[in-house]
Amino acid sequence: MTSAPLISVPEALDHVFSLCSHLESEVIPLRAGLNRVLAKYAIASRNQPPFSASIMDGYAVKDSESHIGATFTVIGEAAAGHRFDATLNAGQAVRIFTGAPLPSGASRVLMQENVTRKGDQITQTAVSRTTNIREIGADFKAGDLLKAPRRLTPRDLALLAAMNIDTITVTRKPVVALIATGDELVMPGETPDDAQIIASNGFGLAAMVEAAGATPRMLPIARDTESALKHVLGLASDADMIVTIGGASVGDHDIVGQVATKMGLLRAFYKVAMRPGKPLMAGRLGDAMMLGLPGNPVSALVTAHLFMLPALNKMLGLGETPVALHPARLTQDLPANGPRAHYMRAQIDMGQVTPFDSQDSALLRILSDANALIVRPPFAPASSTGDTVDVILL
Ligand SMILES: Nc1nc2c(c(=O)[nH]1)N[C@H]1C(S)=C(S)[C@@H](COP(=O)(O)OP(=O)(O)OC[C@H]3O[C@@H](n4cnc5c(N)ncnc54)[C@H](O)[C@@H]3O)O[C@H]1N2
Ligand code: MOO
Repeated sequence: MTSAPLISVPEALDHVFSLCSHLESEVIPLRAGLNRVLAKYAIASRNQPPFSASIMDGYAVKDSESHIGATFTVIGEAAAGHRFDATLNAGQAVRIFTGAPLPSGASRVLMQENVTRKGDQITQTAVSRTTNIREIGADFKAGDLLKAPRRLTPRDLALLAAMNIDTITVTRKPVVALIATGDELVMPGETPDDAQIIASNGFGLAAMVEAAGATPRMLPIARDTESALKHVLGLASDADMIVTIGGASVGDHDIVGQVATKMGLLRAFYKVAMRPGKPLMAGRLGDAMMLGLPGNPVSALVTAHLFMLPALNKMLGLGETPVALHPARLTQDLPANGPRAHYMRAQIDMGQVTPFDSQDSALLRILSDANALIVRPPFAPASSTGDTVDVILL
């Protein structure tokens, strides 16, 4: 039997990028913006703060009159939300609170700890280094932008709210159909027979899709027959991406490739020089991009991390960016690598990375305990304790 040539991980990723494109945008309420990708810049319609404001509780005075021993007459009060409307004259002070607009004529705020007060008279006891005033527009000015594309964080949402923006334009969420395949699978909570296992991969993948800002659609498990698989693939017609799990290898029951091809799959590649994840497939099926992930749990989740997530990012408008690599120091020696890139499950702590002893691609417990993958390029020479290697953070 001839085996298909394996393509490299970067080549496979290039193919994946060419199979998908940036989706349309939609307008949503700001409140729904967490983790969405801004598609159009947002523009501030006001200055923040909108007036020069006190940054301390104390007394507003003229800066030129500030010195130890200076005395002032308190003529009124300014609090957050309540402006003191008159103008401050020589020798006068206005009681002021944090966030209140600075009265006109004032140019310094004395902290209340730096004065003594008797009736309406205050005497300054210390001079602070700064004027304790936040200038108008110090945070942002009318016309300032939050640029797109950008995945919105809780901090961004607070900034947009301060800009008085209540709706935002974001890329719509890609819809990802997830199809587990195999006669051996039952859903969590069901009662497996003595040859069955629980379909776990879809749960990890659905969570990854959601965390990426897309919408997972878990379709029914497809049994290992052409008609069952055709039926379930047919249910995915509205998806932007179809992700099958399992049935990707060379066994008699591995029918995903054949069935999808009969349904019109334009295959871009099959089999990648990587470990885990060799029997990975990608192409276009109808209007959707299709990724055929290997069934072994670690293989499915690692290939999704390396290929599905960057593809979703591209659909969301974030460009063609491979998963980020970070440097870390090995806590043990590693042997030379073979011809396939190896993504080793590992634990990283304070920049020190330790691979797990077992790298079996079926072991979910180890994947769950891992927080990093050590990336060993094809034919990497042996590495020693203390060497720097690339890692992917999980
Ligand atoms: N003769 C060869 N055999 C295999 C090769 C090969 O090159 N030649 N490759 C091996 C590699 S590497 C992998 S990875 C697996 C991938 O096989 P499939 O994609 O066809 O996956 P299945 O055979 O359907 O399943 C493999 C394994 O994973 C379990 N599985 C499947 N789906 C799920 C799911 N949704 N949740 C949990 N577990 C799942 C399945 O029961 C099997 O145990 O092929 C090797 N074989
Ligand atoms: O490539 Mo398979 O993913 O080793 O188990």
